Amino acid sequence: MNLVESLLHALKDHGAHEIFGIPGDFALPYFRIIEESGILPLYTLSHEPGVGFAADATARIRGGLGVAAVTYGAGAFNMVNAIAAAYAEKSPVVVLSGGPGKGEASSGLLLHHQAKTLDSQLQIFKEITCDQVKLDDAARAPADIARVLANCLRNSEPVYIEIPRDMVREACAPVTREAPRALDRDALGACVDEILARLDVAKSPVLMAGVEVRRFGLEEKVAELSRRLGLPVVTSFMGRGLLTDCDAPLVGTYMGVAGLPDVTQLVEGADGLFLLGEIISDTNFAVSETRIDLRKTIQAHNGQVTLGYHSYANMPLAALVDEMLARVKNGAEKTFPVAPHQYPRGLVADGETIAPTDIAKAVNDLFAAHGKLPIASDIGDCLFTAMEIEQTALIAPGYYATMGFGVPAGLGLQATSGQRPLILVGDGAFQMTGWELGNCKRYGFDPIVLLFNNASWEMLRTFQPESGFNDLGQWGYAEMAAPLGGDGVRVSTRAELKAALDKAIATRGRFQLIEVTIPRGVLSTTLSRFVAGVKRISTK
Ligand SMILES: Cc1ncc(Cc2csc(CCOP(=O)(O)OP(=O)(O)O)c2C)c(N)n1
Ligand SMILES: [Mg+2]
Repeated sequence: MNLVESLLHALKDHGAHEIFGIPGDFALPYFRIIEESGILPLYTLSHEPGVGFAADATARIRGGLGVAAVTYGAGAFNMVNAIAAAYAEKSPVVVLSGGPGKGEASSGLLLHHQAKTLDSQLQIFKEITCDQVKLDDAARAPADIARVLANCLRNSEPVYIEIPRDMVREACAPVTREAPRALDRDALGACVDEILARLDVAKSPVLMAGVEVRRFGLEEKVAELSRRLGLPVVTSFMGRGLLTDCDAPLVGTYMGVAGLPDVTQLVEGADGLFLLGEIISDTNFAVSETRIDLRKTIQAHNGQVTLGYHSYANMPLAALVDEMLARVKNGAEKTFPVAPHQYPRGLVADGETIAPTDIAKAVNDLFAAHGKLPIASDIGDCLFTAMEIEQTALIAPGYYATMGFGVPAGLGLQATSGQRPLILVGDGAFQMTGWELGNCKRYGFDPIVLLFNNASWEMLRTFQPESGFNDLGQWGYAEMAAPLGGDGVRVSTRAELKAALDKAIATRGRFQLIEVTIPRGVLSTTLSRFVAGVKRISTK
């Protein structure tokens, strides 16, 4: 077996299902082995940001590893933002990059694609990955690969593997998975006892499930734990879509001043807020109506548990949840009012113009009639609108908040799960990576794309209305669809929107682009509340 085959088998063994990539001359040798070996399917896209977002999406929606394969220099540097997003949002993406061989590295010439030094790329990726290796020694390679992939899964963070192009066919032993790390069972027991004791005395405890619950495959167990403890469950903005298909007492999404008042009250009034796998970020907590005293919360994330002013280190989330389930056998006497939220339905299909909340109603009506679709959303008002759509699997950069995620993430979602996605994207973000839809035809992907066209960077305009540079003009997105291999339609009334969705859901095999014209300054209910809330808080 050669070095790349050994690496590909290891990737598959650690939970990779496919590779997204764009080659270059430093990468052609290892791409050739990917294609010849067929160990993992290869999907090429058109721009490396899309490669990174698609690979990230596969890890988010299915678990396991996402794999993004690029060439050295121009390719890898082009993908830095997407990998930074994966790092910030705890997504286990493996970056594979071709690299210069030993001979050329010592030629004394500056190499094409070289930035500062030949190691600049490795140094830059050290900032957005949890482990890295350059495979320049075939004898060491199996152990190095085992360590890097184990860290990728253990931390649920990206890792970087550079493959010198003169090493790809070197004979290499198979990779043996690293043994799981030992746990301090006494510390784990003490930690769980302390958590349970705090929850037991709390009059209004609440469990907030964060993205790590999905990343470590714990949604069913956390749903069971919440039922046994009798805890109402909420998710953060970033955690929207978690526990959707589990039997959990899911109250809704906490968004502080921008969210549903009953959910906000439940969370901010809790005297035992249990943050399980949650990222303590501004998008999740900075819009609190009343400041949440994080010192009074129980925080379990990044492999440690913090209660008040002390922490337990080396507390993997999976081990913590298992130990809690082992100690909490039966359902609690406590019952909590879990009022399921009624999401807007019943779009009036008339000649009125379309507001984002009308889109949510139309989607909820579609889900009621045809079943739910998983959603890949970009950021912008489309993501705030998603908060008004029925709970369904949702992937979106809700914390790192990069544009460009939506369309490639939808392609990654369909590639790895086989499910048809609903993609929500604003016109600004579509201008960045919407072009990737041109790859659907080759792979048989047929997402339904709702393009929120307000001809504006509207999120920015809400905070700085006086700036003219937020105007984007009309590009004619609907007309672009057919040459790209899909069907496109522009809708400006609610009746046209309903008809377009009915046609899209009935059409398979081609992507369906619905360009929704939204009048200038018309925001979703959620974004309007967010903007008003942020302005109110900032003037306190
Ligand atoms: C890669 C990147 N570059 C710039 C920015 C900064 C930004 C945040 S929101 C926004 C406007 C989004 O416009 P869009 O039309 O997509 O959506 P909407 O506001 O609903 O009209 C920008 C430019 C971010 N977040 N990511
Ligand atoms: Mg816009």
